[in-house]
Amino acid sequence: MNALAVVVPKAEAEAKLDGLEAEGVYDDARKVREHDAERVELPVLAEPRATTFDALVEQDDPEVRTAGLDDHLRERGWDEAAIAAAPSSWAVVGDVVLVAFPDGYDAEERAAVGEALLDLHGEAGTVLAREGVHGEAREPAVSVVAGSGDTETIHTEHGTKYALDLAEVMFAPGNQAERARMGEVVREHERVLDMFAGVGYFALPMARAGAHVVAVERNPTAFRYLAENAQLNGVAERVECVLGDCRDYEATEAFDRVVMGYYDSLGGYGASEGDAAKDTDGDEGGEREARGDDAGERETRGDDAGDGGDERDGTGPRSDYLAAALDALGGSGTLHVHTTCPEDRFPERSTERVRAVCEARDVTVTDVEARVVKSHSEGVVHGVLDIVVGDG
Ligand SMILES: C[S@@+](CC[C@H](N)C(=O)[O-])C[C@H]1O[C@@H](n2cnc3c(N)ncnc32)[C@H](O)[C@@H]1O
Repeated sequence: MNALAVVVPKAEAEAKLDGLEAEGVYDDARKVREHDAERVELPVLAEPRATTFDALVEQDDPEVRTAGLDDHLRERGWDEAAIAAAPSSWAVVGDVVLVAFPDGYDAEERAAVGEALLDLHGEAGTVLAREGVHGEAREPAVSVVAGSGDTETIHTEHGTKYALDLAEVMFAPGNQAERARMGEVVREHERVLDMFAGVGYFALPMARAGAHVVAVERNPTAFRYLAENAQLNGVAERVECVLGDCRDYEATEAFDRVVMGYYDSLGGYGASEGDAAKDTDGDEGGEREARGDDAGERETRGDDAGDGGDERDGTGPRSDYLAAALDALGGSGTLHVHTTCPEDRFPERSTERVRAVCEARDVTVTDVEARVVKSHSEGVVHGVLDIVVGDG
């Protein structure tokens, strides 16, 4: 007989698996799978002698388990403790693997994990260690740990192609669903202003859906990729790329929708340099304080600091992005405002801020919908507010 499995209660599966491994009969080349609502099938090489089970079954269509990073590290002679301490998640962007290493990981360990990741993802050519994102230009700090070292790639997601250099511009893998959503919420022929366009994260799916997008980006490197990506996706005639500060952009016609894909646009939870490794997705730098109240936030915009305004009454330094967005809508339309916020205060705190600015400018908020994009760091979420103002 082959493809044997023992049926055990789900609640005991972990302990049973340890027992089977200790007996040397656990078959790790096959997947554990559900037997019924309460029980799972643990694959075995032979009938266990010491570990008890509900039933011994022969699987007709066993599922082969594909090797994981742990298998590749085991093959390299790593012990179980070292394997357990290895990174448990990473992102594949085009043919580059991005991975964050735990503190204290030395160069040799990084290189070994990097090589193992290249074995795991045969299509990848370079493994980069991510060390956060810095400054307003959102420049990533990365270092090559394995492979050719080529950091320029083309990443395809929901049919949208993003050419970019991961050593030069950021890409947040965790924002994938939100990038796709922007392509779904927009209607054909809508006029969209993307105030923080980057390489076209949101502008491209929206233009592919038929919208006309003005995409403003002030980092020249990101801007170069933005323009290239508009061509690459065949939407150059629907994307007007503008190099510069979005607050200086003067709309000649009102927009239907404005995207604000930058945390600091709402006085977020510290999209600033430093502490970057704490950010679970590495896209916006780390927060200064994982929790606590507003006092934990610090001014991060040197150019706007110290004008004496209060960000919550609509006159302060961080309200000007929102003010520019509201002006671009000309009194009615939809805003998509990204922000970071302690999870127990989201969306109330972020919504309050937007309402205060709208109120100060006599703009009517018709509807607010909030969603969490991802976890930003411990206790802090990256959220997005869809705000309808005026008659939409
Ligand atoms: C964090 S990235 C956007 C990330 C995106 N949300 C994603 O899905 O990955 C923000 C971009 O805004 C740009 N930026 C920051 N301040 C800006 C400003 N005042 N005007 C125009 N672009 C700006 C940065 O250079 C950067 O490319």
